[in-house]
Amino acid sequence: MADAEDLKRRAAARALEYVTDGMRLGLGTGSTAKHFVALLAERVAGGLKVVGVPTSEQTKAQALSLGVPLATLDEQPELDLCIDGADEIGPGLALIKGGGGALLREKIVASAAREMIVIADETKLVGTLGVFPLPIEIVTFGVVATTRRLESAIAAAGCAGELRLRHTKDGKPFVTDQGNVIVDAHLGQIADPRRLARAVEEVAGVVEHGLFLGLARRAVLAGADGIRVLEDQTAA
Ligand SMILES: O=C(CO)[C@H](O)[C@H](O)COP(=O)(O)O
Repeated sequence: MADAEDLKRRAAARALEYVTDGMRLGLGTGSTAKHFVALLAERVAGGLKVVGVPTSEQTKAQALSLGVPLATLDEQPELDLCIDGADEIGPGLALIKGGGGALLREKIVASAAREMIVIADETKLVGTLGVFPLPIEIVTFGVVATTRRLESAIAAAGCAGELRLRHTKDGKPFVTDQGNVIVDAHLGQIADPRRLARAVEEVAGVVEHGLFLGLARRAVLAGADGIRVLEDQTAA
């Protein structure tokens, strides 16, 4: 039976079929996106011409080490395709992202792309979002006050749960590539993702959240029985 890494690699390999010569690509972050970048590098070594815009310092380092040509988003503000992983994939290809802490750059890069394809093993597909804690990136000024305001806003949006500041393994607050911190909202379920997104966005101090709504057009999901491609034509 295929293990999880093998499934992620298969999803990444299938998504590579959407990549054509000359494309400007958003390169996601995380273990599934890492497989995609490694496979893309093989194609680049074979002559494929693309330019990638990485969504994190981690992905940038990997792509550079493998010889994938890179640009900044300022150099390439319009992208053809963004390929990234997700923590949960819900109805309408609504996503929770940010488990790897890169949600802010991931959302900016995905928004700059004409199309986003999400790649994952099929365990990421859920009926209702929210078992995976929702990452919310906030500025370092006033973390306690912002977290309290977030708790109230989240409750008013019909969700309940605990908010926890994310820490690294050595006990320090996790700091994002943009110098912010992340609060993970352990909600269990998110009945109305749009309502929650609006409520979170209204809190001062919030930079971005991990709900990606209306962004992904396709999900390439790998499971024991093969690959499934889900499509949502309403995505931007
Ligand atoms: O949003 C992300 C990083 O911020 C990742 O795409 C998400 O956490 C999925 O990661 P993985 O492919 O390792 O399961």
